[in-house]
Amino acid sequence: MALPDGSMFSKSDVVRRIIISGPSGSGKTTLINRVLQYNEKCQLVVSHTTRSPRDDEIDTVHYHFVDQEQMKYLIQTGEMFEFVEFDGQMYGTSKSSVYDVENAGKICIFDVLAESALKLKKVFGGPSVLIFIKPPSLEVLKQRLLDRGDTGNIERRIESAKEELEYGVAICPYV
Ligand SMILES: Nc1ncnc2c1ncn2[C@@H]1O[C@H](COP(=O)(O)OP(=O)(O)OP(=O)(O)O)[C@@H](O)[C@H]1O
Repeated sequence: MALPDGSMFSKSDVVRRIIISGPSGSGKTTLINRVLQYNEKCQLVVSHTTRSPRDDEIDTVHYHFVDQEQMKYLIQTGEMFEFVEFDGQMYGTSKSSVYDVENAGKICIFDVLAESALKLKKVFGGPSVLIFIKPPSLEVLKQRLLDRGDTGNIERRIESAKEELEYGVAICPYV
């Protein structure tokens, strides 16, 4: 197909992946929920995690909740595109979670740490968009985690947030 400026545009130029990252409490899950609510072309790629489900979380909808053994097995059998350890738990993106979205003809939305965002972009190649959500400050971030009664270790999450900010600003330098 020809664009108005005469250049050619093919199906492979269409963005099929939007990779959203940011520290815990930055608001990325809220943002993603809004995107999913208003745009039926987008679908969340459901991650696997070894952490326990929270009260409002549903297995296979918010995460695939697995134990350490299952996670190790998926990693060893090459079923994961990427995985990381965060707050003492494992998180990862399985190939089948991505293919489920792609086979449904939807745009993949990823909710991952910045390190994983870059890994995914490299694994997939081709067009994808990286979005980094930068919180107003670490103090605000800490207050949000406290206000929502986060179950994880808050100090450890804030330490991770510092690294996450450095990483995120490096991969998305215009935030
Ligand atoms: N497959 C994955 N690969 C890398 N990071 C992931 C993956 N899945 C989830 N994460 C990230 O792990 C972090 C912890 O997620 P978790 O759901 O435990 O906490 P959260 O505080 O509710 O996260 P948030 O506030 O960002 O929604 C989040 O930053 C999330 O984006």
